Amino acid sequence: MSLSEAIKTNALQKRFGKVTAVEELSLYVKSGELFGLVGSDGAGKTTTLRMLAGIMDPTGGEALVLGRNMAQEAEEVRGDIGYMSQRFGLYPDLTVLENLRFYADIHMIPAREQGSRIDELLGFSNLTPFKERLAGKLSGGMKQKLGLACALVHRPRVLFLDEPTNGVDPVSRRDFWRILHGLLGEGVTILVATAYLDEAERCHRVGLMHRGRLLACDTPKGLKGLMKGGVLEFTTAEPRRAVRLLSADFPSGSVALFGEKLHLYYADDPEEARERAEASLKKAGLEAPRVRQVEPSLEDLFVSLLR
Ligand SMILES: Nc1ncnc2c1ncn2[C@@H]1O[C@H](COP(=O)(O)OP(=O)(O)OP(=O)(O)O)[C@@H](O)[C@H]1O
Repeated sequence: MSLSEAIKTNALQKRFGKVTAVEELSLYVKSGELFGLVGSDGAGKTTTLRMLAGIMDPTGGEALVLGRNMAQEAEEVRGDIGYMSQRFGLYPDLTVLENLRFYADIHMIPAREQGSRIDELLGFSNLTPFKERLAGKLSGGMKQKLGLACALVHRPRVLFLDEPTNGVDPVSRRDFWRILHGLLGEGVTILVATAYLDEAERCHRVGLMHRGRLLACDTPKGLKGLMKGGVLEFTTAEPRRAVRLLSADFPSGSVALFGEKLHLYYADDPEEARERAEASLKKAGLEAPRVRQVEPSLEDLFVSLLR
């Protein structure tokens, strides 16, 4: 493992009886990098993070953090790792400040250092005005920021975040990502699991996971370059009906709904795809759609890879 690789997995595997949660997973995260592990529910992200954080042993392969094999040497690097799990343990009947002090005590931060560290964490997470509020009375976005602040109390060099913005409103999500980018300035290496592909776009590199395996891994730009053909976006008055109609005429997985817009993935000839789609909609009596060629997003790539 090169020193510049803060995190590395080699053919990592986890089986629970007959269920394979993670299979042949090999990836690396460079020191100071923000890496997104993306996949839908059940893809194996949480299991991967647990093995990397040293709280679950693999059934095969290895998980290395700062050069240490987490199945055998987790204690050597425990103090360098921050881990925010999906149900991060905040105490709802303690205040924001008390939660931070609690985690500072667990990590044995000396009392004389706690004050300044906690002030710093309250400051960058914008929680200073709420420090006396009970954690249970915080908004969803604030709870997640407090969870992050608690995971950072001991100044970890490597941070694992498991779907930290799940169910959080878009403004708070943006705020949370602003904080993550700020941490990069301090040299922290971050591996974040997320089901949101727009968040993955903010990462330096992204691994797309599906059914325990890594389908692809690259920069967001590099990943989009993997897409064969391109994307036509259709705006119609009846998008759901249009999807049903086109799904019958085009290969499986070529059509997807993005909000109220329909995306059609073509392999080589956009004009042919467009004409065929328009004819099919017209035949069913749908008014003519507005069609434009769009740059593929990571979501487009993911949908088309799963095809
Ligand atoms: N302790 C366990 N015992 C049995 N099966 C498990 C266990 N933990 C996870 N699994 C299974 O392993 C697979 C991967 O789960 P995992 O939680 O790692 O996925 P995920 O990508 O994090 O999804 P989610 O966002 O839903 O947590 C799933 O099929 C899950 O049911």
